[in-house]
Amino acid sequence: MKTNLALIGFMGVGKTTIGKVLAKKIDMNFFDLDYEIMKRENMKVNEIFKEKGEHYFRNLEEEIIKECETMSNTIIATGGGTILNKNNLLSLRKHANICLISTSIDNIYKRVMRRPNKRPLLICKDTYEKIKKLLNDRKDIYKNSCDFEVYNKNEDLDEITDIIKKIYIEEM
Ligand SMILES: Nc1ncnc2c1ncn2[C@@H]1O[C@H](COP(=O)(O)OP(=O)(O)O)[C@@H](O)[C@H]1O
Ligand SMILES: O=C(O)C1=C[C@@H](OP(=O)(O)O)[C@@H](O)[C@H](O)C1
Ligand SMILES: [Mg+2]
Repeated sequence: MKTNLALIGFMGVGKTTIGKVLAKKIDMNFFDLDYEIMKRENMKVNEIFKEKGEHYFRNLEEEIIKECETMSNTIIATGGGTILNKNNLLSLRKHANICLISTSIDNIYKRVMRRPNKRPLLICKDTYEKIKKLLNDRKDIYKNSCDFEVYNKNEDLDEITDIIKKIYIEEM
């Protein structure tokens, strides 16, 4: 039986923020992949990319995703690139229902620009265009990887977590 819930989706859609609130609401543990990587390396994600390279980061990501197979009753907030690696998706599928969080490009842009140096893949001259391109490359993979999708359009975290809770508890 699948006892975990994995949150997937593009950078800035709200996986980390929603995961934390939802876990409290439905009495589950919360595990954030990026946070775990930062803790282990004692470095921020952008520092790891810069000093050790994306390949190093992706290897760590895969290693930790494997470790998640022993978890239960946990909401796992993935990074936006996690499930692009087929091994990661197959691993998550063994023990977690998968919820895709999506929102508009404008919302993503607004949200990631609150912390413009946090996401190494979006540090460039034209972040809006980069989001558009990456999202276009990835959108089908996200859609094909999830059990259900929710749209995080507004500012009300209580509302969006209620929506996920309802689908997760009643339909999964
Ligand atoms: N429903 C929402 N309304 C307003 N801001 C939100 C909402 N969901 C997320 N955010 C904000 O968007 C930013 C990115 O959210 P985050 O949880 O880090 O996204 P992700 O983990 O998917 O990259 C944060 O500043 C967060 O507070
Ligand atoms: O989409 C991606 O490839 C990435 C998303 C980030 O996580 P968030 O989706 O939580 O921003 C983080 O893992 C890293 O910057 C790479
Ligand atoms: Mg996150």
